[in-house]
Amino acid sequence: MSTLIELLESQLNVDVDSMDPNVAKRMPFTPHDMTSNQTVVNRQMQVPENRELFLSAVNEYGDKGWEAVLDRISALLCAANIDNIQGRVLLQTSPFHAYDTQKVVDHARRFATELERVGISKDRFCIKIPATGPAMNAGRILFKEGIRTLGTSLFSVAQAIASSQAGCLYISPYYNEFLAHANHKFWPKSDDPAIEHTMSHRMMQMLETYKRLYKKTGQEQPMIKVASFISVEEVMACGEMEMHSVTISAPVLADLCGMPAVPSPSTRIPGVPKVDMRNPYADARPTPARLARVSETDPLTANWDGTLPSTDIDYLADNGAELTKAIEADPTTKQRLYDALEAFKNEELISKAIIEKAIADLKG
Ligand SMILES: O=C(CO)[C@@H](O)[C@H](O)[C@H](O)[C@H](O)COP(=O)(O)O
Repeated sequence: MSTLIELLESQLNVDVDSMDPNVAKRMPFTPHDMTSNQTVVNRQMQVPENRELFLSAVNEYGDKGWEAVLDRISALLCAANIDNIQGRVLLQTSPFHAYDTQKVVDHARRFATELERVGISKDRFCIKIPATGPAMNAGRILFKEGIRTLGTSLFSVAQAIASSQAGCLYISPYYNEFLAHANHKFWPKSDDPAIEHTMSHRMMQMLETYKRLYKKTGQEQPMIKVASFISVEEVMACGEMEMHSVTISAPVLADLCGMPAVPSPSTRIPGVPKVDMRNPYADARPTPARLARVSETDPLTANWDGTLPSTDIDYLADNGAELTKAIEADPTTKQRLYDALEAFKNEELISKAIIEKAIADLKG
């Protein structure tokens, strides 16, 4: 074992948060999943190497409108990388549909059709849906159709419980809020994020809640795929926290691939070998002693009284009314979810403008 990325892969599943095939190919092992979002698709469809792919989608689907073209491009970008990963490709439904169950279902079905058209079957893809009340209801419908989902833009235990009730395969808590990437004033930078990062507390609460739910019901729970990293220390902390997977952007991956796996204060080595991902909750271990108290506090809730959301609440009933209520009552989640959706909307609008121009050029 020579680098931090290899050490990490022994503790959890490493994924790429990039559609660039070179990112996956540069890794010293085959990454598990490939995640994406509106930013990632927008960036990747514009690189010169994908000009032909882009124009072929415009030619073929231009008459159906920009959304159909974007879905087609997204599927083609997945097809271009499927052989470089061992798990699933993930596409995210439009942020504009976040509060409309039927629109999320329809978009996920369109993605499924496009992915199957390029030869990617249901066991090789997963659809990202935002963890809102209406979108989680879509998750439940899609689950019955064999389309697996990931609850994303997720910042709270209530959203995590709702994702379990929806039958999500994964959830993606964002370690850092969206704004922190561009403005480090929003980044709780730390050399020991597992203990000190403000989001670690909620992530440990999510994992412990799922472990309890598994014990109580015997039903598999969503696996936790942590996203939105800024530092190497945050990624390595997930190994110690026994998260199931991490999806890492190209720059942070490059750092991890270049760092030797030697103990240092900011990378708490060794962690523990990964659980059996075929049955992760049956194989779950107790919380490591050093982190035993992390879930007992929540710095993101002012004057938290120590009570976790009840797993007996039906968060999906009545169009997700209880989840909507829980998000409203939690200013951190409300703000971060809003910021993430707005950022993704912005990116989608950029893609829309580019595609519409290409359609007009073609007709012109
Ligand atoms: O949620 C997942 C994976 O499930 C991620 O793709 C997640 O969207 C991203 O890590 C964050 O949104 C940060 O994205 P970016 O600004 O680095 O493109």
